[in-house]
Formats: sequence, structure tokens, C-alpha cells
Amino acid sequence: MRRPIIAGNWKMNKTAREAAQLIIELRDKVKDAKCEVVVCPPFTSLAQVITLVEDTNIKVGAQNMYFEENGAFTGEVSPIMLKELGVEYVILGHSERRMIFKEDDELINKKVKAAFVHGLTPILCVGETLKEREENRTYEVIKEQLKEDLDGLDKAKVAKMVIAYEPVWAIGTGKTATAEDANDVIKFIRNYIRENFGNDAAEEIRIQYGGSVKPSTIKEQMAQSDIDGALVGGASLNATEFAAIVNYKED
Ligand SMILES: O=C[C@H](O)COP(=O)(O)O
Repeated sequence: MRRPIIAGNWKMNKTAREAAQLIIELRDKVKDAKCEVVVCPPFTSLAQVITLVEDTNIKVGAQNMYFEENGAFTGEVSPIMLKELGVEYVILGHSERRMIFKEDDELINKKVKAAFVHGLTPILCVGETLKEREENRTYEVIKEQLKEDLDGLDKAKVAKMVIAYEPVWAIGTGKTATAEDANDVIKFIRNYIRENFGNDAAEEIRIQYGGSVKPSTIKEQMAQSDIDGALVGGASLNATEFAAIVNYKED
């Protein structure tokens, strides 16, 4: 039985002071959550947030990292640095990294492998653009991303990671994929894992939906057969909203 995982991606929001306020407000509101709760603040707040979530049920992820351990890579942060701080998860291949910062699948694959080398769990994001969806290329695009991003990984590692299906057209737009549509794509991802990494990995891997998730959408999304959680952007910046998502009620 897969334990749902709901993660808040704060993106480039919250100063260190604001991050501390948010996490202090959030701690109590999510303490009885049944799902795994993760927050992904900007690098500048990671250390402080990790201190503030000690002895709570909140885990911490980073929003990105480089694949090298150290060296002349100005502006980058390494897996070793994250691990030492107490970071457990790292978001990789987010569509904003792919589109704005031109990250390609080869780079994302190196980052996914480096995360595992250093004991971090990747939350790998995949998803199609509106144009690709309109051209009926959703499955083809996602298959290609999975093929490249997971290249060379063994099934034990794939089983442990998290994949977030985020249709690019649903991110920050207020448009969500219908719960059924999201579930269909997530089933497709699970089948890809089954075919390429075996049944155990397919049954164990957790696959989230991301894209304008809100308190009003989460219940229906979590009621689907294959959706194992959510990667939440905008709504994770407000403690009450994020707590309402994390504390969704099952029927
Ligand atoms: O990582 C989170 C996603 O990009 C979704 O963002 P959003 O909830 O603001 O649409």
C-alpha cells in the first residue's frame, strides 16, 4: 500500500523570515496528517526550516541541485550540501527548470542519479505543454521524458523515487486537469515503470499530480486509483490552504 505524499513547492517565494513564519504556522495545522508532508523552500531558507521542523512530521525537500559534488560551478548547490543540512527530497526536472533554464533530459538524468548516490529522494517532474496536448502528443512526450530521465537506473531506485505528473498548461494557471485525465496519464506512467522496471517498482513508486491543486480539488484527485499525492505550488504558500490540502478527507 503506497503512502500518499503531498509536497509544497514554494518556488522563488518567501524570504528567510517569511519562511520561518509560514513553517511555524504550518507545523501545528498538519501534525495529524495521514499523508507524508514535505515542504520545498528556497535554498536560502532550507537550514532554518529544517531546524524548525525537528520533531514534527514535516520533511524538507530542495527545489533543484547540480549533479557534481563540488567545484567551480558558480551559483550551484550540490547534493552533498543538501544532504548534510538534512534535506530528504529534491525536485528535479520541474517544467520551469526545463523551459526557463533550458535543462535537458541528459542533465536531469545526471541529477536524478546524483540524488540517489547521496541518499536524496528525487521528485522527478514530467508533463506536456498545451501545444503538445493539443497535438495529441501527451503520452509520446511523457514516454520520452521518462526514457531519458530514468536511463541507467535500477528498479530498486525507481521504486523509491517520486514522479510528479505536471501538465505545463495547468501550472499556476488555475486550470487543473480533470481528476480522471490526470489519473489516466499517471496510470500510463505506472505502466511505463512496470514494463521497464518490473511490477514491484510500479506498485511501490509514488506518482503525484501537480498543477493548480487547491483544497477544493484534492479530495477528488486523491480518490483516483493511481494518484498518490500532489505537488502543490501557489496554494502551499499559505499555511491554512496547504494544511487543508494535506488534511484532505477520504470518503
Ligand atoms: O511544483 C508545483 C507546480 O508547478 C504546481 O504549481 P501550482 O500549484 O501553482 O499550479
